[in-house]
Amino acid sequence: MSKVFTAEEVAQHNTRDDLYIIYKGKVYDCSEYLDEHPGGEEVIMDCAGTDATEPFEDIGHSEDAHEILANLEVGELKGGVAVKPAVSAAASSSPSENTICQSQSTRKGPPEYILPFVCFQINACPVAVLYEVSQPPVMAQIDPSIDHFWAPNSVVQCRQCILREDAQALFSDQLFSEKTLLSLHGLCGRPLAGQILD
Ligand code: HEM
Repeated sequence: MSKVFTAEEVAQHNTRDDLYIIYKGKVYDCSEYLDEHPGGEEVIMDCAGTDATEPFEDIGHSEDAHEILANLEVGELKGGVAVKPAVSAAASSSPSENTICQSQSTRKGPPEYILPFVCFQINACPVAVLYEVSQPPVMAQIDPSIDHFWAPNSVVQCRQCILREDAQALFSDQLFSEKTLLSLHGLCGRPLAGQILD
């Protein structure tokens, strides 16, 4: 079974000789690869101990690059993300550091918008993942002061954060092709700024 790391553990591997990165919920030891990287070591150093999913994807790395990466795998990230309870009412009554807080949206409205959601916090970044049956998911940054959310979309997640593994399955490439402002609201009525991310 592959080794499971917390984000905090990964973050400790942040030196040139001991350098881990996270890519899509898995953990990779890049220390030996730095010298060989065609893009130079600096760019990987910049991601040391962190989630490099976005920078890695942004480059449009080749199949070969993905294969090299696969060979560097040392384990996976606990829960797919670093989890802490978010600043939600549901979360505040509960859990310990590493608990994902699951809750049922209390919003009254069309049934298709009443969704189970998961809130958690990654690198001090509150995240809500909302599931909806038929709509494509989106990613959005959320206002940490809002307790509950509803959205006309399936997934709301901060762009800095990697996806929960179960949320990942809901995503497809086209969703990231343009930046579009979303209009989301907290249950309290406050607006929730969000963007579809590319
Ligand atoms: C261990 C992780 C990584 C591996 C195995 C890897 C592998 C590669 C490979 C094989 C190439 C040659 C082009 C290609 O085949 O796509 C490449 C190019 C490149 N990589 Fe990475 N890469 C890694 C991480 C990163 C990260 C985190 C960045 C951050 C920005 C990055 C930035 C670049 C850039 C800018 C180039 C282009 C170099 C050029 O065309 O001059 N790489 N990488």
